[in-house]
Amino acid sequence: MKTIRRLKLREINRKRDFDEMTIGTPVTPATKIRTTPTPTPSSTPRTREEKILVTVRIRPLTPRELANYDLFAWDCTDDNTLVSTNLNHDRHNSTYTFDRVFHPSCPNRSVYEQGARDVALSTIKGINATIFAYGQTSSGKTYTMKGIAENCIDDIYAHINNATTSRFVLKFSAIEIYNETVVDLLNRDSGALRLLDDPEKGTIVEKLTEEVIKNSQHLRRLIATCEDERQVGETSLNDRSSRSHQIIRLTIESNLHDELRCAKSLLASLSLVDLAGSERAAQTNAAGARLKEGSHINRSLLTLTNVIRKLSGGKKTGHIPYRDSKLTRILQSSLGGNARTAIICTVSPALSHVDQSRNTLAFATSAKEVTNTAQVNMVVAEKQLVKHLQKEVSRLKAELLSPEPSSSECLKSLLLEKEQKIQQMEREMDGLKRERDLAQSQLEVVRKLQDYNGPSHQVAKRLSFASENVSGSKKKIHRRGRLSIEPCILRHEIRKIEMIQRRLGEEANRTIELLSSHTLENNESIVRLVSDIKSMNASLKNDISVNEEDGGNLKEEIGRLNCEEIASLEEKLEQVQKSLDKLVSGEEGGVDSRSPLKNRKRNNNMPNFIRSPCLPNVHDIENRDPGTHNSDVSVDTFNQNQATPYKTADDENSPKKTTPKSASKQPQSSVSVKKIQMMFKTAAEDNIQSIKAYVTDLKERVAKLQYQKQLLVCQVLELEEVNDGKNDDVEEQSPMPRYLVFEDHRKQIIMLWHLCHVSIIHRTQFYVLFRGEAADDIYVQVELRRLTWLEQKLSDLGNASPALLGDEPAGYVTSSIKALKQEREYLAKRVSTKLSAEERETLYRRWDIPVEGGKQRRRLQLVNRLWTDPLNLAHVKESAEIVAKLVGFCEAGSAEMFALNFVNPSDKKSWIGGWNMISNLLHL
Ligand SMILES: Nc1ncnc2c1ncn2[C@@H]1O[C@H](COP(=O)(O)OP(=O)(O)OP(=O)(O)O)[C@@H](O)[C@H]1O
Repeated sequence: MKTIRRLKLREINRKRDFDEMTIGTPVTPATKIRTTPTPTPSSTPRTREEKILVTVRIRPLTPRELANYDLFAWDCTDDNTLVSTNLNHDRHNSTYTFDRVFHPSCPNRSVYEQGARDVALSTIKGINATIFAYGQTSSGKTYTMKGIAENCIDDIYAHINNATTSRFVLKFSAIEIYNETVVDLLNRDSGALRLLDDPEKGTIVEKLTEEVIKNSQHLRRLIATCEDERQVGETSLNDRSSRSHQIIRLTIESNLHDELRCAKSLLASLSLVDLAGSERAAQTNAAGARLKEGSHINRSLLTLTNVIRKLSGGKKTGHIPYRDSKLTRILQSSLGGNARTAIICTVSPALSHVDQSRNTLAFATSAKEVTNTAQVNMVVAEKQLVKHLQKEVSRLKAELLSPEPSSSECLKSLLLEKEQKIQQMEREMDGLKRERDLAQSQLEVVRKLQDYNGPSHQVAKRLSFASENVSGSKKKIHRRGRLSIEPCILRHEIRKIEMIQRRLGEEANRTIELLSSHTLENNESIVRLVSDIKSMNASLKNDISVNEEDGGNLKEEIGRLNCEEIASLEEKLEQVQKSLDKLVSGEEGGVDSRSPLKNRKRNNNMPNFIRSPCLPNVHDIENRDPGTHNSDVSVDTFNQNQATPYKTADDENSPKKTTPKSASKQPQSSVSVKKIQMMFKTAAEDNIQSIKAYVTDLKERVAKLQYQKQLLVCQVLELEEVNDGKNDDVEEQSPMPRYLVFEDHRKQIIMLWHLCHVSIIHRTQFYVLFRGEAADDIYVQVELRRLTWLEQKLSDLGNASPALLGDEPAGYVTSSIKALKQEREYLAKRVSTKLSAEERETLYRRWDIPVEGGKQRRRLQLVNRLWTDPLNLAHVKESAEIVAKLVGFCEAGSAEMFALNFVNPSDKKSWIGGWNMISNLLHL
């Protein structure tokens, strides 16, 4: 029982070992395929030792043996044990154990399954396999091997048909060793084949035919052919006795594709060996050829036995007589080498053959001690390998010379990604910087407010800026935490503006009266006017004291500012200004009928008398570069400048007053008269200029006041909204980065400018000046609120859009559009002087201004297109650049020119005329 258990364990272990065996260094079988064994780079070759599987099959008694009343000499006591039933042979070992013992009734299928299948199917896994039958003549070797081959074919093809990942190639070859001659059974005409020793492949048969098998039927036919071709002879023991050793070799190549896309194969061969049977001449009665055959058979079998015996003794390094026979040479790898081997020893049950059977069992006993070292044979086809290596070399060479496009693309995309990350971080940093600046500017503004209101004003000032939120596809703008100032500050502002308005109104009215009362027909009257204006200003109270007492609510307070008189004053001053212009330029009949100077007597000599070639017109003053424009031509300036009564003779030395060459040719008396005339003319000019500058300044102060009033209204309205809780929801909006807020507000402002027909000079100035700095926020806020309010007001009137204008549009829009038209005409005139011919042509081309129509028309066309597309930011930018160039703006202007209401309006800040046009729209 112990023996049986040991055999079973051995069988289990053998199976497990080969299931685990996957990789190894192959020894290529002897085939004509040129392959190169390649050790796999990723793993070490693994070799497992395994004993040869040895089974014994007892055939039934043949009819001949039965006829001779032969007896059974053996009994299969179990699957592994064979016991001799002949008690007369006690001196011999009567019990034999093998891996398996098949009793006489055991069919071929069982013999295959238990004695050969596992080994045979190793071939599919790349392991060489050999199955052979050994036994005396007529013991059933051929019968058994036929059964093995049949079943192998079925199993191998069943496996191939089920395989999905590999492609199999089967090749077939067959030899017989007859009288120590190797013959090709597929091509017997090739004669005796030589055996060659290949250092890698071992012993190979030269010029052996190898046929690729198409299918199982093909294989069966080939086997059948070989059977037919094999040397068979009749002996006394076997009618069809095999007189040769037959070796059928099935080479199975399974192609795989590894990760290098280099074709690799598992290559192994299955050798099915049907040996000729040992025989005793006495028994076979062989003579002649049969005797000779028997002699060769016995000799080769003897060598096989010797090899097995030696191998079974554990010797592998000593001399193993493989070369003593062709059979052992060819089977060398199967005997103690790189193969799995199964030997089925066939035994006749007849008592008459018991000695032969004992020899067979002795052989089997030795064989089961032989250890093989099977490996998985993985080969890479030489051509494919060379091709693959050549490709690799070329690729590496190319990579060395220049990076592959794919690598460069990869590098580029990485760089781009990094660049984008850097840009994003920069944007975030920018945002943070802006937030910081914003906080600083808020602090600064609050500080200014505190300074302005004085320490006694215990008021909390809160200043925050607009933000917006994008909700869904529709952009909804929320202004949150706008410039909210405490009511007491607003009240203070309103009352101060009220005082300034009163004082300014008085000054303007009295100035207009004075201008109306003076004829200005000579220099004397002009000087008198100047003097009167000066006295009038001196008599006016400059001290603006604000009543800080609590009054009514803010709406009532602001209502007091709604004074029609101040609005009409601005218009009156405009007329005065124009009249003065015409007086200076000497235009005939240019006095407006509504002008306060309409009662002035016309003096025909006046134009020639006071004409000045360098007199600036109103636009020159209004649109002068804010950095260089001296806008402080105010009451104070006027007061400081003495009116020029008469020029003295010393003035003749002034380099500015050069005498024309033609004058020297005049008689002396004439010269003196002309000189005196010139003196008067110059004096009159200066005085008129002073008056004009004063009126201009008055007008601007009125406009500024109007603007400040409007801002106050906005703030009061906003404060009311906050108090009413209308903005509560807005406060909950999450803040956006400030620079984004700025961009969005600027877009809104640009659109509102367009809708409200705001001066394009103002637009330009604002656009150029405020570029999103932290300090700009407050100005942007104010501008946005002012324009929003204005647009709302115009919308309410139904006149916000020119498309809605009827024949008699409301005055607001009409005057705005008219002012805008005048502004464009003014700018068109400057195109030829402020832009070079080249610049003009470039612009005409870019702005699609047709050549037809003449220069003047082209200039107007160009200007008419400026600031017309508020949604196109590139257009806006370019428009601003062109207008800035035309009017001579520079970025050095001060934001204070857009003075806010918490700056004392009486301060003499820079002020540009662009606001005048806006102020025309702000009639409260
Ligand atoms: N297990 C078996 N069951 C039935 N019949 C068998 C069995 N084994 C062998 N035979 C029969 O025994 C006879 C001899 O068998 P076989 O020719 O296979 O012997 P052999 O060992 O090949 O002989 P040789 O060495 O002379 O070629 C055949 O008629 C065969 O049909």
